[in-house]
Amino acid sequence: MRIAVPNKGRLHEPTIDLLERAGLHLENGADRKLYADTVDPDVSVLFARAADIPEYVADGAADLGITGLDQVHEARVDDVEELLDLEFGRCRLVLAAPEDGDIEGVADLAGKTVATEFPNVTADFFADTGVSPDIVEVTGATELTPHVEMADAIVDITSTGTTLKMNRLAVVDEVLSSSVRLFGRTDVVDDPKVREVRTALSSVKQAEGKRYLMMNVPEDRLEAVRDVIPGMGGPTVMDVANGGGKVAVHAVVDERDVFETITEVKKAGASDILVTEIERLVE
Ligand SMILES: Nc1ncnc2c1ncn2[C@@H]1O[C@H](COP(=O)(O)OP(=O)(O)OP(=O)(O)O)[C@@H](O)[C@H]1O
Ligand SMILES: O=P(O)(O)OC[C@H]1O[C@H](OP(=O)(O)OP(=O)(O)O)[C@H](O)[C@@H]1O
Ligand SMILES: [Mg+2]
Repeated sequence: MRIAVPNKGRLHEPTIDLLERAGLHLENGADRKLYADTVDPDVSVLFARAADIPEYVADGAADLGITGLDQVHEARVDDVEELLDLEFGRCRLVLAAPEDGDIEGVADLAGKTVATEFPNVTADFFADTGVSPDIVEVTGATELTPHVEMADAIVDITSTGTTLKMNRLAVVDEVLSSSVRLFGRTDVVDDPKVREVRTALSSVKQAEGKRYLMMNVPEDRLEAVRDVIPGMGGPTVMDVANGGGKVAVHAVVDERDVFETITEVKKAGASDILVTEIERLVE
């Protein structure tokens, strides 16, 4: 089973990092190579440009792909299915025009020109509006085109908004909200290995923002402690060898609740409280 992942650009590192955290450690040095093996002899990795990954999956060069939803839409591939939102590479594809110009809505683009690296997504967007401007494909620096009279507006990626602002462009409309997805060819999505990979990646996402709390609690304070522990399916309670009337209580808690929970369980009688990170969480 082969997974296509971005070979460079901003999605490369977080994707490799996610695979590693999911236990799919890459072997035999990934640098400048097209393929890498993983610790799982049945799983290999193919490095490709973020924009080419959907096509690689659809064509069968890889079974699974990891890339932005914007790229999946742009590639217009059939027979691929989204398996997981990996929640990084968050950005928006927006229609933007010069701040001080007269384009204030989609209707103002009738008979005008729109420059973009995403001609298919842009065409699909306008098809739904009944307005059909000329679409000019560029391969970068899209934000420049309205200032050199190549285009009246652009469809481009924005996240912090800095690039648009720097180029005196304002958002006219949102075209697509994107983040990185795991997707697979429809004919392999039920394959046990594919499910295994999906579960491994999902377990990393599940663990993000969660902490593992361990503490000792006098048996007669157990109910009071139980009452103040929020989160997943209640705490696990274990006997402590020679515990002198104490039990060990373990619980998974949202990171943002940890501070308050520690205060509360201490008040309720807990001691020896440990907080650790969780690598993976398989539900
Ligand atoms: N500013 C951004 N913030 C968040 N995500 C982004 C941003 N720019 C791009 N992305 C996401 O990353 C994907 C790939 O973009 P990136 O710029 O890394 O690749 P590239 O343009 O192919 O590479 P390069 O810019 O190095 O040639 C995009 O399709 C989008 O999903
Ligand atoms: O809203 P912002 O945070 O400013 O991000 C938006 C910019 O990020 C991307 O460019 P990138 O840095 O990938 O450069 P590229 O054009 O070379 O791909 C995108 O094409 C925008 O230009
Ligand atoms: Mg880029």
